[in-house]
Amino acid sequence: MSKVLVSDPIDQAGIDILSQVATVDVNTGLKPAELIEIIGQYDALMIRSGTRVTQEIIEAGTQLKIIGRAGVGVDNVDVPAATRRGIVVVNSPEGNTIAAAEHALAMMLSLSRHIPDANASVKRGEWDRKTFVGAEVYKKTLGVVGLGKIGSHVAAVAKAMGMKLLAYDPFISTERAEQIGCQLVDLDLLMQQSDYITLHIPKTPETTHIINATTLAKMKPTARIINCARGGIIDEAALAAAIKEGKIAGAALDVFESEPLGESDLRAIGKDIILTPHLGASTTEAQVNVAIDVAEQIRDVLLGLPARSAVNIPGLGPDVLEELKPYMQLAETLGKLVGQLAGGRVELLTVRLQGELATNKSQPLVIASLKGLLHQALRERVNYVNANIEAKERGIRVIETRDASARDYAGSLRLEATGTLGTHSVTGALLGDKEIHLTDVDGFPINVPPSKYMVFTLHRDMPGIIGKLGSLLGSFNVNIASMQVGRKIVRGDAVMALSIDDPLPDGILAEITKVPGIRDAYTVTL
Ligand SMILES: NC(=O)c1ccc[n+]([C@@H]2O[C@H](COP(=O)([O-])OP(=O)(O)OC[C@H]3O[C@@H](n4cnc5c(N)ncnc54)[C@H](O)[C@@H]3O)[C@@H](O)[C@H]2O)c1
Ligand SMILES: O=C(O)CC[C@@H](O)C(=O)O
Repeated sequence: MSKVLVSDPIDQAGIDILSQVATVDVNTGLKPAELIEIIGQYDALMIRSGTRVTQEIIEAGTQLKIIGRAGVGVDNVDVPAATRRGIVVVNSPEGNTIAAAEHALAMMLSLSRHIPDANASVKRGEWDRKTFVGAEVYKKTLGVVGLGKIGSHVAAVAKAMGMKLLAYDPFISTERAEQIGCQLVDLDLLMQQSDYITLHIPKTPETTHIINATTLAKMKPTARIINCARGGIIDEAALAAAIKEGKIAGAALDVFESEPLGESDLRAIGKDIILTPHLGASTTEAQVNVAIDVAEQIRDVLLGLPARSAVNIPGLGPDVLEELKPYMQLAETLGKLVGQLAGGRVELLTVRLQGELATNKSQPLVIASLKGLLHQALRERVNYVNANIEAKERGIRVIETRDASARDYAGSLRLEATGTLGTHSVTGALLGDKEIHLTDVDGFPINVPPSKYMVFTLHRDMPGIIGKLGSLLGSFNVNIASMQVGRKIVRGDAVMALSIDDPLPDGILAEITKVPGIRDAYTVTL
């Protein structure tokens, strides 16, 4: 049975799902060294934001197949290191959207009305109504930085509260922003004109300290800023200084450059700052959503099924993947075949989607072709996650082409590999939507289902050659299961495809090429 380690607190609903297929160990609060020591026994790791999955941990996780992040941000996982090792990383892109958006809105209102400090003063026995005079958000301008899932929900609710909306997001269209009721502007204008600014962007090299002393200086002295996205997007030292110097009116932060928040100037600021300990996703509903979402994906991957929200393999819905699966098997088989025909080091792979297939997404088929192509060199180490990276690291260039006019089969796939030993091509199609057939090898039409062990020859089409090859193989006790010749003209060049029952014993390939008329011979294992 598989083993799953849950290293941060997750809802029981997730544990119940994992327990259907695996032994589940819940072991939270581990130090990095402790995690490194035990991770080698586990097939899957499920985390929230508390566990930092470094390259060292990934390398120690020799059995790991999947890392599941019960939440959105995967910035606590070294995704490139996982990808190189062929480990799927999945998250829950939507499970806590509403929770995080509502936390940002709660922060905005709490900040405007000084609710945390007013509450604390009443609890201390005071009745101070002067200190806590607030401001209304109605008719004020909210600047939303990042108009994705959370930013859009915040915008929709703020609009209903009568706020005017500006948004900065270089990756969305003006039309999309207008649909949500936002005017798309550049960051400078948003900083200058907003009364409230709320951040909903991922932490990337581009967004790290995107809010700094310079951008803060553009804000109105009455404006407030809210960060429920990621620590490090705001330069905390510059923010503390801006509030203390009265350059801005206040801030509310749920996330910090370093968590848990240690020594910080932010703590010393009174009622103009609200700090919460990364609570954006901490609602009962969100925790059930993300736990189920991620546990289901871990269960599926451990059962050999695709994950629906993998961050390091093509994002295809389960229905699309289901439809493409037979073609992915075709692509992988053709990749294995063309790689072995090409031999040596392949430098260029051309993937051509033909007929009906030409309208399909090519990326999964390219990845499956590369997985097949690299199988000879990497065996089980190559998978859908790392095939692209492994190919890039080996300097294999990939060209994708489409030919919707190809009509021989409803849909077919042609792979051409060029390497240090020459160029070879293979084409295949699905018969009856499922059965893989090779339909062309090196430009010669054939129609054979691939088998585990095969021999291909390039020869001159002439009387007696098939018999001679048959006797030669027979003399070495090789049993031929099927044989077919593909030729373009009678007595011209031809290709022979033989399925054999066992691997071709060593040394026989050289004997085959000695048969008069046979120019080249290849043995492949699929
Ligand atoms: N506090 C919490 O507990 C909590 C909970 C959930 C999510 N989050 C965080 O909230 C953030 C947003 O999550 P989401 O689900 O809305 O993500 P999302 O991917 O749906 O939206 C992110 C948006 O940011 C935009 N963006 C990316 N780079 C940008 C840049 N340089 N400048 C401006 N915009 C940029 C993208 O175009 C996208 O529209 C993430 O950082 C996530 O980790 C925090
Ligand atoms: O695990 C958490 O509670 C935080 C999750 C949140 O930061 C996320 O990115 O989804």
